[in-house]
Amino acid sequence: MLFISSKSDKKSNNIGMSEECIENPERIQIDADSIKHQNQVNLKELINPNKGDNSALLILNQKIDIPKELFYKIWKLHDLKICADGAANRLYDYVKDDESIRTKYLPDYIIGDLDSLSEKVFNYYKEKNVVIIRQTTQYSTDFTKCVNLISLHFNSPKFHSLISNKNALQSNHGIELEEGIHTLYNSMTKSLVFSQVTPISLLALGGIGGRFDQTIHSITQLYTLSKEASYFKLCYITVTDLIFLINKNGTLIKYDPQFRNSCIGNCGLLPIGEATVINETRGLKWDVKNWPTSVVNGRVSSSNRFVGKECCYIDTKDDIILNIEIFVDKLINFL
Ligand SMILES: Nc1ncnc2c1ncn2[C@@H]1O[C@H](COP(=O)(O)OP(=O)(O)OP(=O)(O)O)[C@@H](O)[C@H]1O
Ligand SMILES: Cc1ncc(C[n+]2csc(CCO)c2C)c(N)n1
Repeated sequence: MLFISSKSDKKSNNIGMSEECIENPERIQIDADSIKHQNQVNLKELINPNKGDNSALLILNQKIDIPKELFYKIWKLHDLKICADGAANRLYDYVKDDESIRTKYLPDYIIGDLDSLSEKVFNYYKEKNVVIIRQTTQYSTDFTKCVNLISLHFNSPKFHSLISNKNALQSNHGIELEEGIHTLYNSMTKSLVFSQVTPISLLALGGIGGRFDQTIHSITQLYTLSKEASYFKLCYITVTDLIFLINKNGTLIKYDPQFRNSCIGNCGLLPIGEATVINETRGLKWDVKNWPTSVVNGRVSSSNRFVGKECCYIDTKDDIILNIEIFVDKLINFL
């Protein structure tokens, strides 16, 4: 019997390599053991962090729109919860069912210039002893203030001794008002050996969609953290997507087949930061080799999907952004 498994398209491209695109059947077996990969990502761990990691849920200032059951589960799965400024208003409004629920979902920190935090919400969380840190600088976003704070929380004894001084409560927890968090962070990083830092799984909610400059800023953070604080594993969750960075030189993406079948839809390999070449993919519906990709040239692998039964492999010349469609109503059954 003749069995045709794939359509294929081969041509020479302008980097002098023979590029290839093949169309795979809906499910194919990928032999993970035979692939030499530098990096590995387990899809479920983007939401349900590996117990060996430190973990943080970062809430940004947009209406929280994921289902309540999922939000509460994600909250429980993360060690640390941080609200960026006005995000505390969003949390306060979201957990409005009754007061006992609201007191159960107190963030560990609220930080920002505090221009968007309402007085009512400020007073509420202050009374509940949430650590609220004001940082007035207009040369960094509330997002980066949060990220520096998260790193200090997990890695700096000096930071902890500062904020545990109850006498300093009235004076911004002993943190210099303008950019104290950045100063502390910069001095900590001088002595931090990155390879010895426990990874931090950072799930961010609310950074994508809404205002476009904020969304692009969120994307810049994927690149910045990958370069400057690679112990962070940052992923954005929205009501439709997971969005994270795939490191260059080969990443194996693993998932449980049932999880893939129920919770995952399309995906896009997005060269947002720079044009690059997809050296090879294995386990996508449309697998490519030596495939130049560029936003400027209008050549992006969008509306693709995972067909590897348990994994797929992506090898790019430079870091690239991956979005994966998720079905939020189904996710809860797998966490
Ligand atoms: N519309 C939006 N879309 C995406 N992300 C947002 C949006 N609005 C706010 N954020 C995120 O939430 C964080 C806190 O937002 P907030 O509105 O309190 O501060 P801001 O003063 O507008 O932002 P920043 O001070 O960070 O520039 C921002 O730093 C940003 O990361
Ligand atoms: C070149 C340049 N562009 C924009 C801003 C403004 N800005 C950047 S982050 C931030 C904080 C927002 O709360 C503000 C106002 C700047 N400082 N420098």
